[in-house]
Amino acid sequence: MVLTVTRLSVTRRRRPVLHGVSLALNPGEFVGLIGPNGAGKSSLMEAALGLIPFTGISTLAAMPADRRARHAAYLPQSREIAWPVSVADLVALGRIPWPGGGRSGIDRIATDAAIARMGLEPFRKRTALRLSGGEQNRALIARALAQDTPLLIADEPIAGLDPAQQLACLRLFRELAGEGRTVLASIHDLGLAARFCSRLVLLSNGHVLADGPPEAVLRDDLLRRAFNITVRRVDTPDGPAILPV
Ligand SMILES: Nc1ncnc2c1ncn2[C@@H]1O[C@H](COP(=O)(O)OP(=O)(O)OP(=O)(O)O)[C@@H](O)[C@H]1O
Repeated sequence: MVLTVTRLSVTRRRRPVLHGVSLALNPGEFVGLIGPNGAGKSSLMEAALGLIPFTGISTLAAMPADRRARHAAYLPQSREIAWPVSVADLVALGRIPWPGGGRSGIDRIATDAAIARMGLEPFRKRTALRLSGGEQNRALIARALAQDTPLLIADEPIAGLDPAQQLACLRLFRELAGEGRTVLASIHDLGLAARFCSRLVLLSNGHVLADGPPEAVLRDDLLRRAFNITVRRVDTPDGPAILPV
């Protein structure tokens, strides 16, 4: 298992927001975490990473910090870039957990590969703060790729990306899973989640309502219960389009 969380519970401001969630992620899975606003998706990811207090067990949070940083990369929901560093330096920060700390030959190769994979070569020298929001997002994904971890945890990675970039990002995550890595990403677009993820976990009010292949999770009754929506499905050659109505 790449990550196992067992009976994970989180309380925020004295309000329980996650209630005993258990989940095991395998190598090669692209798991989409879906659920309404406030369902607890970010809280689950943050607790699994050991970034916020929780009760229960997370195999990741239990690791010493240096091992954890070589096991899981994290793309947080707030895409803050704190300093005016170049894109190349920002991406190289992903190498800090590794022995060269960003300066070895291997670090440079990994950094260059991540920059190329995210199509950021034209921006290498540009101050990351002077990129558009979507470009900054891609630079932060590149930093996570440079970290070269078996697990990538991404909180709403396609938020704010244009349609082509959304597809590119999800294709990349599917490729990473194809290479044997594991990706856990929260996604609001149910159609894209259905098309690209190998498994979906539906969270509602801090509980796992469904966990399995997309077609088993995106059932009408479950979507009505979780989101209070009815959906219309259109099968396309690229997979289902799911339209909330
Ligand atoms: N820093 C915080 N302090 C207090 N309460 C918080 C904090 N962050 C989130 N919460 C609360 O915890 C609950 C779960 O929030 P969380 O961000 O995990 O949901 P989410 O499913 O990721 O939502 P979204 O889709 O809107 O990003 C919400 O009720 C939210 O108000």
